[in-house]
Amino acid sequence: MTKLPGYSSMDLTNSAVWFAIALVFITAVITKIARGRTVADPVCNKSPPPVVSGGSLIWILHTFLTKGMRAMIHEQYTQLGSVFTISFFGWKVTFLAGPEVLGHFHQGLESEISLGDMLQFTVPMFGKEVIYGVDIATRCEQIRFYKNALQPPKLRSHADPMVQEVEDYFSKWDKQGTIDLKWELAQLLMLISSRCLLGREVREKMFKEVYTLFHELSDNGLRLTSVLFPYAPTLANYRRDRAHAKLSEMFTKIVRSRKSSNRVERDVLQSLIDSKYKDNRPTTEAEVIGLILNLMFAGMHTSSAASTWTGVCLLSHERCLRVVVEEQKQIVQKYGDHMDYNALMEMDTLHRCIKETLRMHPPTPATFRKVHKSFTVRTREGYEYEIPRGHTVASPIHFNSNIPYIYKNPDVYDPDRFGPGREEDRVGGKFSYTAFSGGRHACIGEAYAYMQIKVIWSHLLRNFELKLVSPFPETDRSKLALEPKGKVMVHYKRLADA
Ligand code: HEM
Repeated sequence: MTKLPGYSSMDLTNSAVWFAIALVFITAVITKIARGRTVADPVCNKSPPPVVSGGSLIWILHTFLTKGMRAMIHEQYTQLGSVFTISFFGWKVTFLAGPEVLGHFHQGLESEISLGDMLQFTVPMFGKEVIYGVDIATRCEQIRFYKNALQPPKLRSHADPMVQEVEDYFSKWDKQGTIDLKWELAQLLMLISSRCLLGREVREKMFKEVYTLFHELSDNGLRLTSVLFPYAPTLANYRRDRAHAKLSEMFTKIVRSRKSSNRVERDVLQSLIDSKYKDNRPTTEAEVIGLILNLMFAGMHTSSAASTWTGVCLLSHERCLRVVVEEQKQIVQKYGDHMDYNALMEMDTLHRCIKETLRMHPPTPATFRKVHKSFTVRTREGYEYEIPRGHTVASPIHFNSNIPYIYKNPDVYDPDRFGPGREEDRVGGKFSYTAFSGGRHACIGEAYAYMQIKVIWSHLLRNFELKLVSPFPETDRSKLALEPKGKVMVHYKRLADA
């Protein structure tokens, strides 16, 4: 063997052995990584959904702008089936139409499918200490604080303050008159939430100031420029930040005053002050403030749209109105005139009317997620599609709530479809009814929302004769929560014995 200068044959043999060992080791590591990658994100072996792009986009956009999302999805669904992708300048949105294809959307792990950075624009609105400003684990704990604050035992304590606010509000109405229902209910809901969510201090001393600032925060924070460029030096961002700073200052004083005087209230603000993370760390002032503002934001526009639509639907369907008024008479016979939590829970007919209203007029027309790991969906017809990582996926709530193989005559207002013996949403399977979404991100305020709409409508139905005087409204699609367009004029007359 030829010796290389400076090396013995032993050196060479050793080097060769070490080289071989290293080679085997590196190969093993690379193979493992490659296998790991394959497991984490399998190579696509099913076809991706059909894609709409190019010239068709102009037609889609036209339908969307003139007829709304439901009509737009319906057209594509008829041509392409229940799963299809709209590709727009490289942005791919895959629509999942029908409960059969929504399982992973609602139940997938946050690491595989989540809201991603879609709501990052809310960080300067509510602060970097909460929800989309924090990591997933902290966010989950903060969502738990919300759940605790709005769960049935706590919900029970909100019934009385809600009833009081509603009674006070309508006691100021004349014997008869004509009002804009949308405006009236929006005012009333602000009063209810200031009392039940924000607390006595705001309700009694700073209601107007807080709401003016809250509107400034949300109106400016939701401008298209602020959503796209949340940190750009624009006037809207400046106003948003100024409103946030003033609200923070006001709520800091409230939180400190409660803590220093050991005063304990029964509102949601108190519940957030008292919340603790798993490691026993209490919530900070900034967290409490961010969480209460975020909650107000989640509940305000949706509740306002839902309660107005409920009125519009009831007042436009004579038979339903009669049945629901009859239910109120029976409840009064059992509980007397003062509605408490138990009485509200017994209003099944009213509950179904609200549910049917939200099926036909969901305030949130669609929900979206970002796909972090490819997944497969199987349609009702048996086609399988691989939804690639990187796609945005959408659950078109408004379309899904009107599918004729789940809801018989979907365009007919028929609250009995949710009644015993029919229960169309249950028969249709999980995720047939998603006005409040479902699975991991199901609305936390659902029970609270039903309760406040019942308190309002139970009072109106028991005390007034009401007539919708403006035509059945169109949907205002320019708003964050889909609400009736324009004024909703209602004539009221106080009942003789009210
Ligand atoms: C009729 C009224 C309401 C409707 C239709 C509604 C609808 C929804 C929907 C569809 C979502 C899910 C969004 C998604 O999946 O991306 C949601 C989430 C949420 N809602 Fe509501 N909502 C209503 C009232 C309320 C109220 C009154 C509150 C609070 C008091 C509230 C608090 C929340 C919160 C905190 C979330 C986020 C849940 C999470 O990310 O895990 N909502 N709501």
